[in-house]
Amino acid sequence: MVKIAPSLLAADFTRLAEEVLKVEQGGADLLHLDIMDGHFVPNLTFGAPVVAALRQVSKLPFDVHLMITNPQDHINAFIKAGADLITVHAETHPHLHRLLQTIKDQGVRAGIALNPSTPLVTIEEVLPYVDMVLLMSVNPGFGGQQFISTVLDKIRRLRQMITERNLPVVIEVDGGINAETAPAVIAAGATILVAGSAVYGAVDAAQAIASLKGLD
Ligand SMILES: O=C(CO)[C@H](O)[C@H](O)COP(=O)(O)O
Ligand SMILES: [Fe+2]
Repeated sequence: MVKIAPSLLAADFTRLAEEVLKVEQGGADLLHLDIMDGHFVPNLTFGAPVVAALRQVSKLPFDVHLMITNPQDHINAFIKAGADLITVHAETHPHLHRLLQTIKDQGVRAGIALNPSTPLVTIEEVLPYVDMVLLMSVNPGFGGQQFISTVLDKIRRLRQMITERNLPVVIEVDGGINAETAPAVIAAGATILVAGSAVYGAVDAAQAIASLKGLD
């Protein structure tokens, strides 16, 4: 069964706690938290204090997507804030193995993310050390963008790499996921779908989550 991770980026920022509880009660499996630094991506969002505050109100696993340069300087703050899964971008660090180990040594699951234009070969050597690969299906930085359909083939190739090597790695896809794009993403081999606007932009978040899971 596919898991849905609503992205808080599309929530009403004046009512964050309520917005988290809305998706938690609506059947979300994880909460996706987009951390942007205005450097790796051309936008700024929020940091560890906001994650720590939301940790007080939610039991959902926190899926922290770090879109920041120098992720090594901030990992501990997000672990302390209550992250269950921390994903770093392969494009941000020359020593990915060390970075992933820093996360895992502290008992937190580690993910690695790739921009749409970054080839899968970049992560071939670290695949045994990750719990999740996040394939971006938009250029990171903003919600509400259009799904880049060539990522479907990338998902299929990644699924094949994981299967051939018999690794316990899950595939998450992030960007432009909605009821129209989700079925092809699932068919290609993704098991976690991030959805910002499709969930928070819907009149009924629970119904939107069910629809992404193909349950409606
Ligand atoms: O990482 C992200 C952007 O960089 C977001 O998670 C993503 O864009 C979700 O928003 P939407 O579902 O509206 O595309
Ligand atoms: Fe994200």
